[in-house]
Amino acid sequence: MVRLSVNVNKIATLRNARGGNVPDLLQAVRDIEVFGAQGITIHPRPDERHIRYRDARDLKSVVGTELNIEGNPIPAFVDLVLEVAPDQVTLVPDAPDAITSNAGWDTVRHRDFLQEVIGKFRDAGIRTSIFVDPDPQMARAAAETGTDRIELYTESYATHYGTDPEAAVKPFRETAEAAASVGLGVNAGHDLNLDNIAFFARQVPHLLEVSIGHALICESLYLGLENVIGMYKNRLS
Ligand SMILES: CC(=O)[C@@H](O)[C@H](O)COP(=O)(O)O
Ligand SMILES: NCC(=O)COP(=O)(O)O
Repeated sequence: MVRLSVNVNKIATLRNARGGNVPDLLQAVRDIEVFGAQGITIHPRPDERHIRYRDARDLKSVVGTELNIEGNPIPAFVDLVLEVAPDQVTLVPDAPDAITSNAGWDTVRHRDFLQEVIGKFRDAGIRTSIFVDPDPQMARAAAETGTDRIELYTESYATHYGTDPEAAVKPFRETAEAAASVGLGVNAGHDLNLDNIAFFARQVPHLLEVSIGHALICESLYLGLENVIGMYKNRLS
C-alpha cells in the first residue's frame, strides 16, 4: 500500500492568521496520525509563512509515524534538518518568494551540489528524497547524487488529469520506471486530491509514498479531517 504523508502546512497557515495557537498544530498532528496518516510532512519556508522552524523542532517528539521535512537546502534549512533529524528530508528547488513549489531539480546541472548536501543528511542517518519533474533523464541522473528516493512533482498530472488522464499520467509512469531501474525509491506530491489520487496510484509503479496537503485540508473543510484521511487511505489501498 502507498503510504499517505499528510502535509500540515495549511493548518499552520490558519494558526498564524490570528497570531495565537488555534488551531493547535501539534494536537492536530497527533489527531491526524490517529485518523490513519502514515506520515507527516512539513515545509518550513524561509519566510516561515506557515510552518515555523520551531514547529519542526516541536514536531520531532510529537510525530509517531514518519516526519518528512521539505525545503530548499539553504544553510539554515540544512542546519534545522540536521538538528531535528527527521525520518526523511525532501529537497525542493523553489525560490524564497515562490507562492508554492513550482519546479523539480535539474539533477544533471546540480549533481555536485546535491551530492554534497545529500551526503550530509545520509551521514546523519536521514533518508533523502529530491523533488523532480516527470522526466526519466532527471530520475536516472538523480541516482548519481546519492539520494535514496525521488519525489515526482505532480502538478502537471493534476492540471491535465481532468482532460486526458492517460496522457497526464504517462510521463510519471515512465519516470517511476526509470527511477526504479537505477535503484531509487519513488514518492510523489503536489496538487494531488481525492479526485485524481486513485488513478495515479494505480497507474504509477513502484510508488512508496504520496504527500498531500493543500487539497486534503480544503476537502476537510467540507468533509471532515478524519473522514478525508480515511477516504485517501481507501483510494490508496
Ligand atoms: C514540495 C511541494 O510541492 C509541497 O510539499 C509544498 O510544500 C507545498 O508548499 P505550500 O504548502 O507552501 O504550497
Ligand atoms: N510534497 C508535496 C506535499 O507535501 C503537499 O503538496 P500539496 O498537496 O500541498 O500540493
